[in-house]
Amino acid sequence: MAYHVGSEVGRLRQVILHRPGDEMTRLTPTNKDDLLFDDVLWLHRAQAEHDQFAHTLSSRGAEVLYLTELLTETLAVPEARTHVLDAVLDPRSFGKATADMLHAWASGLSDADLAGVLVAGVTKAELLAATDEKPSLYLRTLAPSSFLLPPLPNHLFTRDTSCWIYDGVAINSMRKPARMSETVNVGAIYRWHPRFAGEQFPTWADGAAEGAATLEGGDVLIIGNGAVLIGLSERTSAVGVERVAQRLFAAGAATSVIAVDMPHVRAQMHLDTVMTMLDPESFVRYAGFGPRDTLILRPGPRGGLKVSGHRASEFDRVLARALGLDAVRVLTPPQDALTAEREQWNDACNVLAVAPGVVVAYERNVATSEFLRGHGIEVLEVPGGELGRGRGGPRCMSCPVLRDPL
Ligand SMILES: NC(=[NH2+])NCCC[C@H](N)C(=O)O
Repeated sequence: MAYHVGSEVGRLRQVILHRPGDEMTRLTPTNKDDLLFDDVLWLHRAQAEHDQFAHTLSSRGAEVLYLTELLTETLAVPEARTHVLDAVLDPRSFGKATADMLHAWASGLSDADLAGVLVAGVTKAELLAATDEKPSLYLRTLAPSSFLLPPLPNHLFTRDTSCWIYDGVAINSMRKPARMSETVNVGAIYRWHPRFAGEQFPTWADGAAEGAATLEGGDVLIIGNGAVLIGLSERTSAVGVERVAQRLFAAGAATSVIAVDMPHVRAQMHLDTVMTMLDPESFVRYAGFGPRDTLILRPGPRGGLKVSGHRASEFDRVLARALGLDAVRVLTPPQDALTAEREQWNDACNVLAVAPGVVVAYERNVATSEFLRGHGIEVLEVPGGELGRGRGGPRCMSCPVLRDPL
């Protein structure tokens, strides 16, 4: 089966999700900010909410693939296991003595247990309880609850670490240290999991930390017609956009990349926190985001890039032209500024289309959903009281790998 995501709205057929697990029980008031969460969450309820989200997608015809299962099956491949352990147990982080000890312990774990550790992390106390070896000098200096491997609670947001763009995947270089190790897990899945290893597909980014070149999937909208819209945000850099554009153009996979200037603020960390697509010509957009300046990249001479700048006032025309339409429909709920800001914070604009005109949204964003329904959009509601504490909605929590063509 070939993987392909040619739009934001074609019927969703296959999607990678991550059901929250033990990594969430690592969040504390002290570490939550570094881990990019705004609160600690109640795991049991978060799982129930997530199960409802997954059920909503599968009831509409999407096959749900779980990251933990994919990772477990990937670790059964000896080469993958070695690669992942070498990447995360780098002696430069702990010194050789501790790295050797971690290595000896991790190598004895089952695939499922190792997958669990790679996502939930491990503390000094847990390591010492599981081995007879004497602690290294480094270990002796740490508090029992110090993380040797950090937890990765943001795996919940499978959208960001990798994203399919037309017939290839970008395995992303993440901007924030708290998310960088996610790329090791996800990169291994695409390289070694039997589901992907047998397939030929290009990679638009291959996960290596590449200095200034960062890209996160929440910034990438596959708007269709050979165009890709990418937020120049707190997370995605101009160099990251150039790199992905270069590769897309070289492969003939896209004909234009539109970079959108974004404010660098947490509430709008990715483009999909302020606008997402509803059908082939409609977007929902946050009132406080408004039209923005854009820079359009097109293939240039000798494999280079041509860049043209467009003022904010042309934003909607730029989108329409890229899509080959006379106009796009932008739905911005008429709300007072306070309601708009509160709903945006809780991901009102972060909807996930399961088919053209059918989107999944958090139930709490009553005003936005009412407004979308009034414009003929079918809104499938899911609870998000706990899930939303990580600042991500249905689109952030999904990595589509296959959508039907429009
Ligand atoms: N596509 C998105 N908007 N993802 C939201 C990611 C939220 C996550 N806590 C982070 O800060 O990275």
